[in-house]
Amino acid sequence: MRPFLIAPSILSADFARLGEDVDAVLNAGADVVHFDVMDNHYVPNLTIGPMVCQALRNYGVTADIDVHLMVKPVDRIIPDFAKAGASIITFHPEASEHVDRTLQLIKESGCKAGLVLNPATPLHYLDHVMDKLDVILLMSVNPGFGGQSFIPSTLDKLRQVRKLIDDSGFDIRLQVDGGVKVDNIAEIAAAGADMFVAGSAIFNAPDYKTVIDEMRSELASIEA
Ligand SMILES: O=C(CO)[C@@H](O)[C@H](O)COP(=O)(O)O
Ligand SMILES: [Fe+2]
Repeated sequence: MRPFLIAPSILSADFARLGEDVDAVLNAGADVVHFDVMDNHYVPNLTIGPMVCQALRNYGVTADIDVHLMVKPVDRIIPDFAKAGASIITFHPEASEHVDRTLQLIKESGCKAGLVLNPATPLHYLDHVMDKLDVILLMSVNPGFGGQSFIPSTLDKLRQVRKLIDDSGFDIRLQVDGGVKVDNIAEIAAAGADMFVAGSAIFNAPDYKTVIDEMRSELASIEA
């Protein structure tokens, strides 16, 4: 398996000083910036859009920005995020009329593409698009808010998707998002995840580096 990636969700960052907070979490050892986009339509919350992504790039953020779109419709915002510096764009298949077309649109925009499956979304959405995916994101909470508890049935789903990926032979990251903490990250990794989104666990901690180091030492027991 490839090296584990830790992707702090900036949903739990301090929006009043976002650039500094993103710098701080990257300097503390995070790999990727997870950028949650909510539209108060597909999910009951409203967050940030392409202008904020561009602002982070202008501020000097060079790490990959992983844009998790919780919006409906999906397609019209994709070119804007690509222009604003997104590296990865993931979306929920229920929010797209034409999943294959949306994946193509993301790739044509120059970004990596991924599908996000909610806790109750079946795996069959992956059936005919594995060759177009760079990332599969399994939600381990219902989307819309940070700070929720990890839904345990995600572990079994992760094991199933890990097998699908390994059997496919494609180079696809398996990301998990929601309720990821120091005390469950090893179990989540053992179930097959290799990219971990964590918002409240990192940004609500007094010291980001301590939490990220603790997560990495938990993950080291799985990598070994
Ligand atoms: O996409 C989402 C929520 O919809 C996430 O990215 C959350 O922001 C994760 O937050 P924590 O559960 O880690 O606090
Ligand atoms: Fe997210």
